[in-house]
Amino acid sequence: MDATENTSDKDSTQCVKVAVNIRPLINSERLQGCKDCISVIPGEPQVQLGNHAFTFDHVYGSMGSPSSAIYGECVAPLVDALFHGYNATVLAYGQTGSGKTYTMGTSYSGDTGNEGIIPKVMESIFEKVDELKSQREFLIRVSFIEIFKEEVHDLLDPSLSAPVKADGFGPGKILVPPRVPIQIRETANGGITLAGVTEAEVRSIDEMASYLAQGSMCRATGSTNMNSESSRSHAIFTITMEQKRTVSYSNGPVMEDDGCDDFLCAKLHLVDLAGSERAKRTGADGSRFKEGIHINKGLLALGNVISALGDEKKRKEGGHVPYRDSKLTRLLQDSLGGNSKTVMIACVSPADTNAEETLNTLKYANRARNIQNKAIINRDPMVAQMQRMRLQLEQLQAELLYSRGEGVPFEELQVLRHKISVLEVSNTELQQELQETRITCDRLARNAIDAQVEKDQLLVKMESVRNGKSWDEVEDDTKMQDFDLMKSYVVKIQELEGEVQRSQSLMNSQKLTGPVRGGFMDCLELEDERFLPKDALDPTEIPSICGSKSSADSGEVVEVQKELEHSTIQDTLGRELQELDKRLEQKEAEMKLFAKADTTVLKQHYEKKLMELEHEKKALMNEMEHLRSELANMSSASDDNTQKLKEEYLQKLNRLEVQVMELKKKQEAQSQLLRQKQKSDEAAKRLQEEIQRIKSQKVQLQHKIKQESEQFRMWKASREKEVLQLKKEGRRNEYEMHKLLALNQRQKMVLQRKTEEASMATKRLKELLEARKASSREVGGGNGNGPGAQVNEKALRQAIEHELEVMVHVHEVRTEYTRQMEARAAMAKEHARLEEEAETLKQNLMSDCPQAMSPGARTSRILALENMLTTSSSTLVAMASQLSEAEERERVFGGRGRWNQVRSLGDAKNLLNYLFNIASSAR
Ligand SMILES: Nc1ncnc2c1ncn2[C@@H]1O[C@H](COP(=O)(O)OP(=O)(O)OP(=O)(O)O)[C@@H](O)[C@H]1O
Repeated sequence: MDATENTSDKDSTQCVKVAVNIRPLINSERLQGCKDCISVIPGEPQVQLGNHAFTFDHVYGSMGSPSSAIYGECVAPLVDALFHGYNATVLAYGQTGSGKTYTMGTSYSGDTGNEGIIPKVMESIFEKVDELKSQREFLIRVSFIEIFKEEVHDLLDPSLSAPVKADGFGPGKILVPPRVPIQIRETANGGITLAGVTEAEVRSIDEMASYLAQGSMCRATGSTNMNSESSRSHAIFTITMEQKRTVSYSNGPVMEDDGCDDFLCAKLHLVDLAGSERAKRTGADGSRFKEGIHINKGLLALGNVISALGDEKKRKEGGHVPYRDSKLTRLLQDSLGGNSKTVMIACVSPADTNAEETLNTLKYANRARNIQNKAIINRDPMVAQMQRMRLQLEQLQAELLYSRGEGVPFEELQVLRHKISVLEVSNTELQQELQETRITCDRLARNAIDAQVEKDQLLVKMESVRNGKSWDEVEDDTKMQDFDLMKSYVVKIQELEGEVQRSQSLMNSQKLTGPVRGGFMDCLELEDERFLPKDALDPTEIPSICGSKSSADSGEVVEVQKELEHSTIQDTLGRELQELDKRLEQKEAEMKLFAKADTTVLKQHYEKKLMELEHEKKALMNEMEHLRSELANMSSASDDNTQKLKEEYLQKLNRLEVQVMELKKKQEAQSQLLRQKQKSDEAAKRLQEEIQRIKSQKVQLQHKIKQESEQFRMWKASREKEVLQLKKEGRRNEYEMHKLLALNQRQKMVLQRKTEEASMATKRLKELLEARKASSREVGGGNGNGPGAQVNEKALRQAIEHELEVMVHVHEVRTEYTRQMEARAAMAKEHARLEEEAETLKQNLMSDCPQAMSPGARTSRILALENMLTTSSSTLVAMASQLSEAEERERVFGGRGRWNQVRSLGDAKNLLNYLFNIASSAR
């Protein structure tokens, strides 16, 4: 491959290369006594046929370069290109029996050696793969299809094991299962694919060869007068190669021709066309005749495509190329005028009997040289495709918005998109910050609770000390369990306060927003407002970013918006659920704490203590009462002893009063504790209720998430269905458009023709008028049907008569020519037979039965035979000269016989014009 092709994709426009392969005369042609009618200019890629000379890129055979050089000069560069990621095509074209299958090697059976291009391609591909496998990974696939009667068939279809004859029967008339035609599909970027064709992965040359042999066996062939093994279908053997770099540039060995791609995918098409044929010469009838019609139709379409692409003027004008006229041309669209490096091999027979067909083949081949292809390196198709589609989507979205008159031009949209992405980044950062702040807050809140508990504990201790307890007693009373209990109370109280606040704000917001927003969402939002970033994207705001709400009602925007909305809702709901789980866990942990504290035991303890205190108090009161009554009894007596006793009683009474006071205080403290206990019981109950409520919220939320997902799934499915429908419609519209375009093209052509005809008619009319004027001047002013018009008519009649005469003559000459050809073939056969007989006789005479005849008879027999041989030889010579005379006559009259050249309506028109011209010149 040359450097330009390797380094740049841009300047890769290349003409189709054309080589001519002239095969030697084959036995049947020799038997018919055919002569070589093509000559090759020595050292030049030029061929001459009669008066026609053509120059090609290469000429092989009949003294040009040897046919064995075709692979090295024409095909090897394409195999190299395949390894560089270029698509390539080798196309064998030509008349039936001209050697296409032989040249391509498509009748490969595995045991015929390496004749033909395809076996050589396989060999060199696997040699190269072996060389490169340390640096690249290869995936090679092959497919083999044929186009038979305008239907594409998979030759590697596993259900086709028996060889297929064109009449649908295998050898021995085994019925072959009906073959399902393959559908041609067009990809979004205009590429052509075959739906469901077998693409077999191959790892070795043997595997590839076995697929080639399998497909060759299944190909439709049949016998005709011109080729006993005539291919009745166009066959395409395709090698697809994907390669991936496995060695990096920095440390891997550098390849001599290394490109810079990590992934390449290219195809090599090897095409063996069915040959063009004339039913009269092939002797085709019945189904063979119908096949011939299909073959010629496909080749005619190919010829039209080559003409359209090869005509420089039309190409520059960007004229229509009728690729769609046949399956063959559709499949070869990329190879002719597309993304492929293409070599066309025009196969021709040198036999003079095929001169006319050979001339046609050479003409087409010459035209094909003007076809320009633009091959590009095929990089990762998926990535490239995705990139293209993404760009297309963005562009279409922007165009859609703009075309709806929403007034947001594409550039502005891009700016807005950029802004959104910047905002999203800052949003993520803020969310992270928020999370960190929340963690710090939680830690601080825990510290505050601890401090609060410690403060309360100290207060209790101080109170106890103030009530006359010693510090040790106070310390003993304050146990760790109390501390934990108090802490849980404080936490609980704070939470309850928080919940009350939230409930209040919920009520307030419901009053504010009313019933428009769903109660469920509100409830969730408000409960978790602190977890939602303030700047989170509100799905209902998206339309205002991309345009207006109404503009987002359809198309891609709606879809994007809906998906965003769905994911936002799902995120929010997910977060809600997580939060509920967290809270539930927390509440349950608290409940466990309550359970641990064994509240009933504690309550019983307090109540018992209260009772004891009450008893103690009562006992002390009784004692005091008793002392008082004794004191009253004593107050009447006034002796010293009584006085002393009285004082003792009074002291005792005072002590008892103090004790009673203390007991009262203790009782008060105990009853306070009991009240606190009751409060905490109530809190636990509330906690239990709260847990229940959270659980039911959770169930509700899960249900909602499920419902929302289901709704979204349904919406998505209907959307996809809609898109599919639209795509289908799009394809239909595109097809309609193509049809209309073709119709339009045809109408244009008709119009152009009509215009030409009209102008021609006007011109003729003018000429006639002038002639009439002139003749009327000549005759001194006679009427319009005068001698001038008669002269014109006469000239026209004469010209037509002349043409008819020529036609008849040409027909006679052609018939004579064909008859003489047949006679020549018969004579050649007879001559061969006589020679054989003479030889046998001579041998008999010499050895086997010398006594069978008398010497005289023997001599006269030999003389007679020699006479016959001489007569036969001279007849042959005479016939050869007659034949060349006939050929000459045919050439001469054929050249003059203009009707004979009429191939189309245009030709007929030209002839008519020619006749009119004769008529006017006769005037
Ligand atoms: N270069 C060649 N040297 C010798 N024989 C050849 C050569 N090319 C073709 N032939 C012989 O010519 C005959 C016809 O060839 P082949 O079947 O390849 O023609 P074809 O163009 O494929 O015909 P069709 O279009 O009918 O299938 C075969 O017998 C083949 O062996």
